[in-house]
Amino acid sequence: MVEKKVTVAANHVTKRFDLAERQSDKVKAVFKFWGKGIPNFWAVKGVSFEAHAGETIGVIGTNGSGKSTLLEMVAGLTQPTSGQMTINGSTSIIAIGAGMRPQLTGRANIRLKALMQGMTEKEIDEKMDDIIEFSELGDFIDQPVKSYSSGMKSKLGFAISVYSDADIVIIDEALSVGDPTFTQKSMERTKRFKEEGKTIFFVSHSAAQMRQMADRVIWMHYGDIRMDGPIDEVMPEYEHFLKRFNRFSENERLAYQKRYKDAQKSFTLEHLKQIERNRQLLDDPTMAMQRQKENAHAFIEDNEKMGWVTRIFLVVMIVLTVGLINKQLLNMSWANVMAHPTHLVTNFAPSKLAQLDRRHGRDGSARPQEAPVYKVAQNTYTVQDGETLAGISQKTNISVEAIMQANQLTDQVVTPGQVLTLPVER
Ligand SMILES: Nc1ncnc2c1ncn2[C@@H]1O[C@H](COP(=O)(O)OP(=O)(O)OP(=O)(O)O)[C@@H](O)[C@H]1O
Repeated sequence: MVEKKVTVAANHVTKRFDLAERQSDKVKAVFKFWGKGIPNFWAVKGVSFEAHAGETIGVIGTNGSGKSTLLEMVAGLTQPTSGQMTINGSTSIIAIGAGMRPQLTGRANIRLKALMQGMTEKEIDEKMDDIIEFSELGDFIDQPVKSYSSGMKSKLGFAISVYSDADIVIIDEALSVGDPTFTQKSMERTKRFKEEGKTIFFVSHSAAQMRQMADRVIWMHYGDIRMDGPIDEVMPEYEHFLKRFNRFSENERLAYQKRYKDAQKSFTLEHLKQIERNRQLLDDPTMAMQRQKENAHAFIEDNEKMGWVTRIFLVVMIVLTVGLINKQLLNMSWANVMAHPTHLVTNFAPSKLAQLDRRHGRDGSARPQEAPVYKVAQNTYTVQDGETLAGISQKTNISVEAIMQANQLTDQVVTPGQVLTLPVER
């Protein structure tokens, strides 16, 4: 198989923004001893990938995950803070209003942007009518761009890019604002770019558009590449994540975002070196995709509520444990447990323990006896074959008088199967 030409190579690319609100903060930061320095925010935290001619790469991720920042570096609009972004070819970025001069007319913007993308005046004159026709802006083409809706700006940007013949085309959410007919026309045109061997980066929050356009997907997550692979592998993982993420309560979502944003603030290039050292140690190309999937799951599981299966399992374990402890405390035989399983719960032993605890000091010594007062509790006891009231009294540590009082017995005769109410000392 012929290897396709590498058009974009990102090697540990980072982008840091400083969050200084005032100019004076920046001046202070020059003299570090004066303040804490400028707070940093790492919108991109050391990403690496290669893009090839003829590839359409979808870039997905929640708001603020770093898609636009990354693609602005691909387009050459901004430079990485560290790492290398190698671009082999001319680029054209279509984002809503990107690179437009609002006070100039649509026509003047076409000329300006086309010149910036390397077209000659003659080429621009030849293509001007086609660009205007593609943009569907009609007479509005001679109005200032500041009067355009976002859909109109997107149409203009798309039309310029269609005719700019760049090798690398970046479409950053530009198709999310146009009307459906224009969007479909633009998507058809973009597919033709692909056949012409261009590299296309495509950002969209629409899964349907992504499936129609992209064959490979990069999932950005708070400045990192969470997954990079065939659309059939990455999209289901991303959608699975979104489903869980959207089920978070408002507080859970805020806490989740804060955790990742804090990591973006405290990130350093030393972290990146350490991560890279670890990655090299673990590197095994055949396992790479599997590991990405595991990471994606681990991070989701880590942040979601406990699963239902786990919850049910825990509840069953707790009930069993309490039941078994209770069985021991109540001296119930297994036959008795099988015959009256509910007694494990209804004859709840802690009340009995409390009773024992009150009768004896903490060291086990007998307390001076006070006149006992009994209250009737819900605890019951089923008389077994051959048992006497005295035996039951001994077994339950409740006096014969108290049991008789609670059950309004006139004598001490009990019969097997008789259910006795067990009083608890107050
Ligand atoms: N100039 C800047 N100064 C400070 N922070 C910035 C700057 N530009 C972007 N950011 C921050 O970098 C992060 C990434 O922003 P970016 O626009 O790349 O995200 P995105 O994935 O494209 O989001 P969206 O889907 O909302 O367009 C965000 O948290 C954003 O607030």
